[in-house]
Amino acid sequence: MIRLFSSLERDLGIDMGSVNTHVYVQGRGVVLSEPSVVATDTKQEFIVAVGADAERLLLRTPDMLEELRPLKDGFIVDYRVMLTMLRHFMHKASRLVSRARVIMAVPCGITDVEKRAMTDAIIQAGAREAYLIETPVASALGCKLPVFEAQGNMVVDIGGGTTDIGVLSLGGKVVASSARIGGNDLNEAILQYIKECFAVMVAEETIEAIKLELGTAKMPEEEAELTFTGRDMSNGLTKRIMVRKTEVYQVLQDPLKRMADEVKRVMEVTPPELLADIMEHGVLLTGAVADMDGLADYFSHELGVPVWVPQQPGFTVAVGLGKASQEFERMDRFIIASKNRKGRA
Ligand SMILES: Nc1ncnc2c1ncn2[C@@H]1O[C@H](COP(=O)(O)OP(=O)(O)OP(=O)(O)O)[C@@H](O)[C@H]1O
Repeated sequence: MIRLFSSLERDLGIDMGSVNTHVYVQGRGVVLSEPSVVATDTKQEFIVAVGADAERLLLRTPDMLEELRPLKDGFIVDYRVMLTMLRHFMHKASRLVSRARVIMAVPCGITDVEKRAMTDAIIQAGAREAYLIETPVASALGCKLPVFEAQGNMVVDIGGGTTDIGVLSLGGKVVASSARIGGNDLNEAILQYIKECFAVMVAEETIEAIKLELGTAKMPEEEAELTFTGRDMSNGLTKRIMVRKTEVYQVLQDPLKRMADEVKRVMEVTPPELLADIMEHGVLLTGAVADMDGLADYFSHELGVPVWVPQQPGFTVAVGLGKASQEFERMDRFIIASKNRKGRA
């Protein structure tokens, strides 16, 4: 039997972050969520695996492979590897790539060169048309904020490498900013603390586990702890260490404060009438980091406005890209770059 594809399934929304990539297919939802990682041979000549497969291989045979992350802090650091990863994800998510209209979310304020590289990559990966919108726009659409109305909407998206902040109204961006701080900086703060306090080296996965298990933005009411193994920096032997939730809470205060300061800076330059709307309706907090215990209350306290986090905040951007393709006719002012196979649109 011949399967007829819905014309809807042509539209792809791609949220390609420095840590994770999500692909939304119109009519099917988020069909792919994988780490933004590529495994190569040790000479970096051949790509061995991409995404979840690469992560699995890198965990099992780390000495035989090289781990490459083609995006850093939301920006392309290796075009060739990024293109291979993008092509892989697009073709895994859809059988209609050659007819696809792709909408991709990018950090606020990327340069013209970066926009050009990203739209070129989407077309080179096989799509028919490529459009870029900024991450906070996709987040807002994903949570059905009234961005086309005369109301101020504020969105903060905290990913692995970037915090993207946007104030949106009347189908356009009023203020936006992208700061190179995110979940990776929380890991870095924990790593430094463990090195300084216990003089041990620990694996990245251990740091991530400490953050996910003990990470909190509010003073813990009950103590919790995690025991793990590290390598003693003085003699190279393995050493058991225990870290407490209250310690992790203290360590995370500095990077969290830096994130909140970035949001404050944007609020300071937001027109007062839009700020009044934001005070009334609150700030939307998305990105996977928004799942951290107590983060909404922390930001609310620091900023003096209500802050809310949707269900599964790490998927909001991808869902919003799906909304963007449904609302395509109204997206004019939100589209910051586009290209089709004949050239730039
Ligand atoms: N419950 C949680 N608490 C704290 N951090 C979390 C939690 N869940 C995921 N994270 C962190 O979220 C980050 C990944 O977020 P996300 O997938 O939104 O980033 P990304 O879109 O790939 O990055 P970017 O947008 O900066 O390029 C990682 O640093 C991860 O450790």
